[in-house]
Amino acid sequence: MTDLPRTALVAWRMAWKTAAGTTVAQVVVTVLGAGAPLSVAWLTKVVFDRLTASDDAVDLTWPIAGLVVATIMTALLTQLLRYLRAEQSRAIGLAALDQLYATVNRLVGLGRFEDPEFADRLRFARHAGGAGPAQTVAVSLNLLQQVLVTGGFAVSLVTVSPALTVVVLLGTLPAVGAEFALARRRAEATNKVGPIERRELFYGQLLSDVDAATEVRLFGIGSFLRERMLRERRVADRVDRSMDRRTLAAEALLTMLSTAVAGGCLAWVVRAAAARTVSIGDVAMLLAAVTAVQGALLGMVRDLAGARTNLMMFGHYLAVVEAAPDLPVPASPRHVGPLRQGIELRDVWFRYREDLPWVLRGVSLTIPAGSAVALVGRNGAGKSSIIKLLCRYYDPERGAILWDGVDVRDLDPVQLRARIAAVFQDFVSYELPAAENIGIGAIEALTDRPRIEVAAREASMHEVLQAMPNGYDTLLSRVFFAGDDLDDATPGTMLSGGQWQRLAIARSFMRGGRDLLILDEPSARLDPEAEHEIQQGFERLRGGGTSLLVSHRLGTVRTADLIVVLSGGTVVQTGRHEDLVAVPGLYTELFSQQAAGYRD
Ligand SMILES: Nc1ncnc2c1ncn2[C@@H]1O[C@H](COP(=O)(O)OP(=O)(O)OP(=O)(O)O)[C@@H](O)[C@H]1O
Repeated sequence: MTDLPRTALVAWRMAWKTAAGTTVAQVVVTVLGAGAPLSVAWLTKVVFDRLTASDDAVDLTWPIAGLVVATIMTALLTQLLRYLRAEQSRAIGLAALDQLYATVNRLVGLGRFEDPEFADRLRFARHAGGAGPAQTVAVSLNLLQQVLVTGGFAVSLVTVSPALTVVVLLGTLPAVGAEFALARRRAEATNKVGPIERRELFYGQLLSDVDAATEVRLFGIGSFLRERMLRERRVADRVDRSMDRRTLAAEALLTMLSTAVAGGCLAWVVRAAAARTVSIGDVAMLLAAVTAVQGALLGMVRDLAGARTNLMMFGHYLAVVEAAPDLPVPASPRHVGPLRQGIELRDVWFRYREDLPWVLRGVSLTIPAGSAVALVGRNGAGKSSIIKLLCRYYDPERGAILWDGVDVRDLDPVQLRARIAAVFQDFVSYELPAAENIGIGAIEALTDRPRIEVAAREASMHEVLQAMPNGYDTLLSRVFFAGDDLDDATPGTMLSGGQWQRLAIARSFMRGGRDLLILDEPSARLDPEAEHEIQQGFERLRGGGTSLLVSHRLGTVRTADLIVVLSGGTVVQTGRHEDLVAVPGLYTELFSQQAAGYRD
């Protein structure tokens, strides 16, 4: 991210749009806050000058009262500014989080989720999206305050000694260069540490994840994973330590320089006071001014340097929310009508990335409307990849996928997916109540309990769910408590692997009446009885419609209207079961091996 001024402008615009009130309030408090230390310094000078100007009793009521008010104001304004900043940060944080995940939700495909650079950006963006604009406003206003304080004190200093004013201002110049150099290195270090910390997080999560706990313990790999996690931490710490040392050395040098300048000024003013060329009040003013100007100038440089880092982080947020669509979606997509003729893969070539091997090599096949088609083949043959292309999670590199003759790239993916019901091989077990776990299959029916119960019955899950402590409202989780209320610590309940799969199937039953039913290994974890029951459920769900089944259990594909055999990303055989077993080939080979397994 190099365009920092534009990033800063966007950050300000976002702050203004989301929290105009608190932004204005911060400007007012900042300006008032700049006046407070100036008032304290001037009033102190007045007190000293009056005390030394006359031997008679002097009336210091007003200067002292002024000092008290200015001191109280300084403290109050600091607290108020802190509150306003936090308030603004909360408002922007919420809006940024909303925008960030709205953008992530708009991603049509899966490619970005598999991109490590995107994962890193997303991690930075989650933090920087909210913090960036709030910090930019804070830094800008800090700068304004420091300019006002520096300007005010510089004018005061000039009244004592113009030469000293120049010395004090020039004395801070080395700090400017040093802080900027440090900021650039800090940003580089943060970018370097990002992927390392993501790996550390991954090992940490594995070590504490309930699903991984069984294997981690059985294989005794806890120490191995912990060591890997610590190795990543050590690398990240090395980068951080080197940065901290640089900062320490630079800061130490700069502190010595500013102390030398302040000491020189003090020596000069004390001698001048002894020679009566300046007043005692001037001594007090100069001491306050030197400290304030140095502090403000150094603060300004640090703020600017910090702002650079913040803006670079905020740049990650902008890169995510302003990124071009991951897959092209036409501005006026064609309407996705009910499937009438069928779906055709026409000479489809596909690979997940350009540097990876082809996964599909010129696949051509037709899924006629109303037919039950099965995809079979060895592991890695490309079956699930075809399914992902049909749902348009990726686009083929060559060739096309046609829905009733229309390229799916010309359709709205949301409309296309609304026409599909699916049970995926790697289905999700949502840590939600059982009813919601099923209901989200058709989000508009999330609270339609009768429909959810019908779906559960079809998936042979009704009795299981009814018998749970809270019936369909039982939370299915091992990591969350059942109650929303913090005092209710009722633990959630868990299901078996096959029961989770049946729940995923029930979810697909919520999508009855869709044009295409996709089943990718839907019964891998089911017992034979459940598989038999659910098979009939699938037939009802299909209701004479179109289906595509992927299964290694060749018994379940025997009744398919068309079996497509894939090998190494190409179609090697097609036909009905009876035709395919009648000839030698991969299907007969796989079928015989499986049948032998049952016979022996
Ligand atoms: N997200 C991905 N990124 C990169 N390569 C992938 C990805 N998913 C799958 N592959 C590769 O694509 C090839 C085909 O995988 P696919 O999942 O389509 O096979 P499959 O026939 O469904 O296998 P299985 O029977 O094991 O489910 C495999 O070689 C796999 O390594």
